[in-house]
Amino acid sequence: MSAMKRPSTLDQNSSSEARVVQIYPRPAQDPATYCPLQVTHGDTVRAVIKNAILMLGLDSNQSYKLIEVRNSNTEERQLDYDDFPLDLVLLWPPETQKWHPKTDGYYFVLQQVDDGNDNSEEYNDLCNLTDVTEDRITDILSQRFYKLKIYTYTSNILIAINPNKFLPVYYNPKYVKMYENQPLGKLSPHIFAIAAAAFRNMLSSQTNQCIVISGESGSGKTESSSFWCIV
Ligand SMILES: Nc1ncnc2c1ncn2[C@@H]1O[C@H](COP(=O)(O)OP(=O)(O)OP(=O)(O)O)[C@@H](O)[C@H]1O
Repeated sequence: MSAMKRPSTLDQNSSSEARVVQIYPRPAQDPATYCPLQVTHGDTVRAVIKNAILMLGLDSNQSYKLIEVRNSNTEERQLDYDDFPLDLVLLWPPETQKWHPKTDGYYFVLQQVDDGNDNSEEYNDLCNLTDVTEDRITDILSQRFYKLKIYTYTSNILIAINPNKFLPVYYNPKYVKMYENQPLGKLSPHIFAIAAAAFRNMLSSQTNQCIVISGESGSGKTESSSFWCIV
């Protein structure tokens, strides 16, 4: 979806309508990193991206896209390069138009676009990593997370990252069917695959099965257990 294009008859440089927008880079070492940028009516997404790259000191050889976030992550949409960010800001609630840190739920994300070296598919099992370092593991997990791939294997262990929003496609009943009778690791990592494997082992070995689920408070243990009930 693209924002409404501004008719050329309007005053495109009206500084009275300027707003300061907060732009958060993604991925970022520190989630609190952002740059404030003044945008006027004439500023396109392309121009805003260019300025944000400069201000944030990012690699200008990479490609980026601008994403509008509304309501604290529940609504994200990628903007076209010819869109006018100010038009969107003026549609936000008045109290969020002037100064809108991430905590207020209305902001922009500068998302780095894959440069063709994306390893997120190859590394759906971290056992495939040749250089196992903490940095490499978090890098792969964050690459996958930003593509909404919240599940990753480490052999028969499933790492799940809490998306903090419902991802309907993941828990569609069709997925349950798809993972039935499939060996663990054949399809993309998924919580249903773990349940299906445990079920199969129970039938073949005629013994009780146990799935250990661990993580810090709020990481999604209860939610994950409820998804198993679907299976
Ligand atoms: N897979 C998921 N999809 C969507 N939302 C999720 C998912 N996992 C967790 N959440 C969100 O995170 C919140 C916290 O998750 P959950 O209650 O499962 O954590 P927990 O690990 O059981 O925490 P605690 O140990 O404190 O009981 C949930 O209420 C839900 O909003």
